[in-house]
Amino acid sequence: MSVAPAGVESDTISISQAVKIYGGGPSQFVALNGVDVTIERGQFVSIIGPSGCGKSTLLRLIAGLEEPDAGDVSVFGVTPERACAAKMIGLVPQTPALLPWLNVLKNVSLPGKINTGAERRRQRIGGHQQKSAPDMRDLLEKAGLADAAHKLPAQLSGGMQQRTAIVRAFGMQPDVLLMDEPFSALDEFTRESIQGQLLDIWDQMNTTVVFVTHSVTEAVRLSDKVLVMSAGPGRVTASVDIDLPRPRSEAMLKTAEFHHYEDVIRDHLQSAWRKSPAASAA
Ligand SMILES: Nc1ncnc2c1ncn2[C@@H]1O[C@H](COP(=O)(O)OP(=O)(O)OP(=O)(O)O)[C@@H](O)[C@H]1O
Repeated sequence: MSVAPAGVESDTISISQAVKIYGGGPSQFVALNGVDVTIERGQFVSIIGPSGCGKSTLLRLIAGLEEPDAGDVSVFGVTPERACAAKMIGLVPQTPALLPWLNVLKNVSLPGKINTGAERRRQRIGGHQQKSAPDMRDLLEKAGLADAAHKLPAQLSGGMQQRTAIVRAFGMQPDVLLMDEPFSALDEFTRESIQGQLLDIWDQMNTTVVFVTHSVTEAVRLSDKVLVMSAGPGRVTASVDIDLPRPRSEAMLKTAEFHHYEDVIRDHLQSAWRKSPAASAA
């Protein structure tokens, strides 16, 4: 795998000609083929595409949870495995996975307290800038959780639990945060409000975010760039830069410029869907 030598700064996550194959023999399944992606440091990038096109697989390659069968993956100049060991990579899953016996403030503060060795490992990697620990109470306030700091997870709604998980992930100050459909279980209004809070925190923390979603509106509102994938095998078929001003309020969702970007992504999605095995079966 060709990555930048130790000590050499790279300001991109780069995936080059990645192939991922599951299984072998007649049941072999090519999940990704020839995937090229470049994500600049600090960008908010969403991945959207039909079910089964390989969005989560792509996230797992960046996270170092899977290795590509061919091609290269580099996270700011190092392998995903090294980035993972140095705690450069954070993950927000679909379900929040909070510790039920700890209150909200303790849930979000704990990882920073037990991962003290990670900062030393990060410093050994070129280009990593030392950051001072964020004020977790301030992040909780930005997420609308100031009054919930002393509540246990069981006393929170699903949306509040997911916001807690997001604060916890940003609080660990990863170089890149991978978010796999974190709002899929939430109703539309809760979702819109959490998107705004996520953007406020992202704006403060300057974290690179790679965000998987099925929602066109969500992708347009959050992102600097939207990658559209198609299935059979999974590949990136379009990359759309979202040139809308920030901050992106809920009022912006009703503007003509916003609808224009939604239409562009929907057109790409439709052509991606027509190329997918699901379309041939329909
Ligand atoms: N461990 C595995 N073994 C075999 N096949 C797998 C494995 N993981 C994923 N796949 C297959 O690879 C393809 C891509 O899966 P992936 O979960 O990445 O898709 P996705 O785009 O995230 O789907 P969804 O939108 O439904 O969550 C799917 O067809 C899936 O069945």
